[in-house]
Amino acid sequence: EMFTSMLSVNQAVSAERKLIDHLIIYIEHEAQRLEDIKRFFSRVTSLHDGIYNEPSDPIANPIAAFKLVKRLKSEWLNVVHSTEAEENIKVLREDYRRMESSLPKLEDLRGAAHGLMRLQDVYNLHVESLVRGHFQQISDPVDFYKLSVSDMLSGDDCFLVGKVAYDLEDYYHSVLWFEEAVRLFRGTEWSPENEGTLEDALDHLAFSHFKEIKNQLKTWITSPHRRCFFQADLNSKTGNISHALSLSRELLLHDPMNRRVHFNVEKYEKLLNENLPATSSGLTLKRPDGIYLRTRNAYEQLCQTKGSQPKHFENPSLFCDYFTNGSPALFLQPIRREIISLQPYVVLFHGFVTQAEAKNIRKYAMPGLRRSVVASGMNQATAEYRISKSAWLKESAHEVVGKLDQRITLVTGLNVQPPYAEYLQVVNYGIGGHYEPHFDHATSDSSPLYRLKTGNRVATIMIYLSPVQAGGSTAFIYANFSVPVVQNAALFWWNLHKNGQGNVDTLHAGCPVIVGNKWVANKWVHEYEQEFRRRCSLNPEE
Ligand SMILES: O=C(O)CCC(=O)C(=O)O
Ligand SMILES: [Fe+2]
Repeated sequence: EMFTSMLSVNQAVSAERKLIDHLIIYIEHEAQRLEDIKRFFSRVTSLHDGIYNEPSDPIANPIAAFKLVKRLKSEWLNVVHSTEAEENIKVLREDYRRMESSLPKLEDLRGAAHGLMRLQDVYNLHVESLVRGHFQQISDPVDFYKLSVSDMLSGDDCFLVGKVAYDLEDYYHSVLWFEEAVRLFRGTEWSPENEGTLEDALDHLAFSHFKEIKNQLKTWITSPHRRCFFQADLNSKTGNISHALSLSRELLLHDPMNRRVHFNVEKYEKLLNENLPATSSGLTLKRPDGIYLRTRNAYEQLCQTKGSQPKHFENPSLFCDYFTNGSPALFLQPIRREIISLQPYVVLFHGFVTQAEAKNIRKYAMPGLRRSVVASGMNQATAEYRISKSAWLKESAHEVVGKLDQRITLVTGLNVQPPYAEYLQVVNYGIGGHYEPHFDHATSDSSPLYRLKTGNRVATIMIYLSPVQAGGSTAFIYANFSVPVVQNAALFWWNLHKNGQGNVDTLHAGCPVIVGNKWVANKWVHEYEQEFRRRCSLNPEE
C-alpha cells in the first residue's frame, strides 16, 4: 500500500537505485558477452575476406583444413548454444526477485493511476496539459502551479492509466487517457520497457468509444481484452461509432490480419449506415459518478477555491488577534489566532508548533505509519475515500508530544489527558491523497469512537506538520469555505453543539494533494471531563 503515503513512495527511490546497480552489472556482462562474440565474428570474417578469397584452393594445407572443420563442428556450436545470455538475465531476475518486497505492487500502480485521475476530476484538470507536466484547469489554460522540475508522461504511462479505468469499465477516463496514449505512441519508437503498443492503445480506445455509444444498438462487438462477444448496452446514452471505426481502421493498417478487428469494423460500418444521423454526431463524455457523494460538486468547488471566505476586513467579526485564553503561561507569548468562521466556530492558530517540533513528530510517527482506516459500522476499515497512512503517538512516549498536549490545553482550555482525548494521530497523505467529506464525531451509537467510554468527539485540533505546494486544503462543505495548508498552524473547531448534538456544519474534507508531501496531526478531544471547560446549553444553535 505504498501509494497511500508519500513517505513510502519516497522510500521507493532507494529501491530503484539498487535496481540501477544491478542493471549496470547486467549491462556490463552482456556488453562483454557481445564483445566476445564480435571477436569471433571478426576472426572468421577476416578469414573469408582474406585467404579464403584466394582464387586457387584456400584450404590447401591440413592445418587450415583442421581449423575449418573444428570451427564448424565445435566453435560455432559453442557460440550458438551459449547459455551466457540466460545466465546473465537469470542473475538480474534473481536480484529483482529478492527486492520485490520493497517494490510497489499492482495495487500501488492502480492506486497511483487513481490518484492521477482523482486530481484530474477534483481540480478539473486538462489531461493533455497534465501529460506535459502542467497543472491547468480545463476552463483556464494558465498553469495554477508550476513544477520546478517538470516530468512528462509517455504514451505507455497514459496507456496504463487508461487501462486501469478500462478494467473498471470506466470508459470516460479510459477514452481521455487512451487518446493521449495513441497521440504519444504515434510519434515514438517501440521500447522494451513498454507495456502497450500503438495497436493496443488504438484497440482499447476504439472499444472505449464504442462503449460510450449514444443510440440503441442491437449488435455484438468483441472487446480486446475479453476476446469474446459483447452485447452493446442498449441504454447507453453517449458514444461515437465513427471514432471507433476510424481507430479500428488505423489499427488494421498495423495489424491487417486481426480478424477480431475486421469483424468490429464491419459491425461499426453497418451500425453507422443504420443509425447515421445520431451516432456520427459529436460526443460529450460524461464523468461516471464513481462512489456516490451528494456533496461532490460543493466539495470539488471548495478544493479549487476558498469558497465564501471573506476578503480582508469585509467581516469585522472575523479577525486576527494575539490570544492568551486567560492563561498566564501565554501572556508573554500569546498565540496568533485567526478566526475563520463563527458558525461553525473554526479558528486557525498560527505558529502552533515550531519547525523542529513538526519535524520530530513526523520522525517519531514514521515507523508506526499504517494505512488509515475509517469507521465502518461497529468496526474500522480502509476506504477509497481516505487515502493516507497514519500512526498514533502517546504523550508519554516522546517529550514533544506531551508538550503539545500541554499547549493544546493552554490554548483551548480542554482536558486532553487520556482517556478524555485520543492519542495524537499523525497522518501522511499519498498520491492524490485525500479524505472525502466526513464528520470527525460519531453519527451512530455503535461507532467504534465510543470504545474509550468518554463520549463523542467534542473538538478537533488539526496541526499542519508540513507545507504543501498545491492542493490539500481543508474544506468545510456546508459552511462553504476552505482553508489552505498553513505550515505549523493548528486548525481548531467544535464538532458538537453545546447540547451535545453533532454540528452538521462541521462536515469537512482533506482535498487531494496535488504537489507536496502533506502531513497533519489530529487531536480529538472527547466530551467527558470538559463539562466545566465548555458549558452545556440547550440552545441548538450554540
Ligand atoms: O487533512 C485534512 O485537511 C483533513 C483531515 C481530516 O479531516 C481528518 O483527518 O479527520
Ligand atoms: Fe476530519
